[in-house]
Amino acid sequence: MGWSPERDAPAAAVPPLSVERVTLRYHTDAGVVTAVEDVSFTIAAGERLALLGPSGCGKSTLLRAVGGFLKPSSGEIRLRGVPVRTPGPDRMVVFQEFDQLLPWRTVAGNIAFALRRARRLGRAEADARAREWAGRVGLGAFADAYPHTLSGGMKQRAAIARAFAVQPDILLMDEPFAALDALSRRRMQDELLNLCEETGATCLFVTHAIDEAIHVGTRILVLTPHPGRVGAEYRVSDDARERGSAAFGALETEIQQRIFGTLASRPASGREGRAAHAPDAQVIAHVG
Ligand SMILES: Nc1ncnc2c1ncn2[C@@H]1O[C@H](COP(=O)(O)OP(=O)(O)OP(=O)(O)O)[C@@H](O)[C@H]1O
Repeated sequence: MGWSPERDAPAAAVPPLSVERVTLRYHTDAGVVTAVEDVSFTIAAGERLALLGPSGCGKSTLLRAVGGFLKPSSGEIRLRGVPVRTPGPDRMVVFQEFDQLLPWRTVAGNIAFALRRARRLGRAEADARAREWAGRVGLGAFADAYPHTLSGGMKQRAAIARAFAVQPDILLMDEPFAALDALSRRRMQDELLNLCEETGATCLFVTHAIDEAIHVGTRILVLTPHPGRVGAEYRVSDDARERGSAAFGALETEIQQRIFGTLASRPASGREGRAAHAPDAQVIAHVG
């Protein structure tokens, strides 16, 4: 038998996620809507790819397709080399909406339920791990609370704990903090970053906020306006991840310019007048 690159490649060389020339269309009564066109990217183990772009460019559609909720019109999405056909516990999704927990189960009950189904754990072990994860996201005292008694931020914490607890191949996050107030949002971004760094999780993170993409992502893929195509890709250095740093501001400006085509004035940040092109933005590709 001859050597086959796919069969004989070491497992580590197969990326957790590859999106290959994917086009996604909706068929509606009014006609066909092309949401995403000919998009390709891969995510390596431990990477956090932020999908960034204006409203309607197809970020959520792409995330839903990776989740297995939507079939590509053309192209292929592979998880560890295997084509995605259906949703599965190897991809845990955190949505923007606050109603994603099972309302009839407590915080620990929600996490334990996912663990029992996805990891086939017994009741006692699932419950112990669920309580541990509730504690890790600051909900230790609320492990026995029902979702309707929690704030929006607490519900998102519980959903994040549930997703991490299952240890999926990839975490899919669709603007999980978009409905939070600015302070909670910032705190949750920091907490998510810490969890990702502690666990080495691989993430695909959808956002329309440039600062969030830079703070949370290790790479950023900027999609063009409708239909979404890859417009540019950036690698985020550790320096740039630090809010308020020169590298952060430079990358933010670079991406703003890329998206809006002009420098936005930022009187509140005190960063106006910064160089138009960021020397340390580590641009991987400018397309189009
Ligand atoms: N169920 C659907 N049926 C028909 N068209 C849809 C459907 N969902 C999304 N679309 C269309 O697909 C395109 C991409 O939508 P999508 O929600 O993926 O964009 P997005 O970048 O996530 O936007 P936002 O940042 O506002 O959430 C839009 O033109 C939208 O109108």
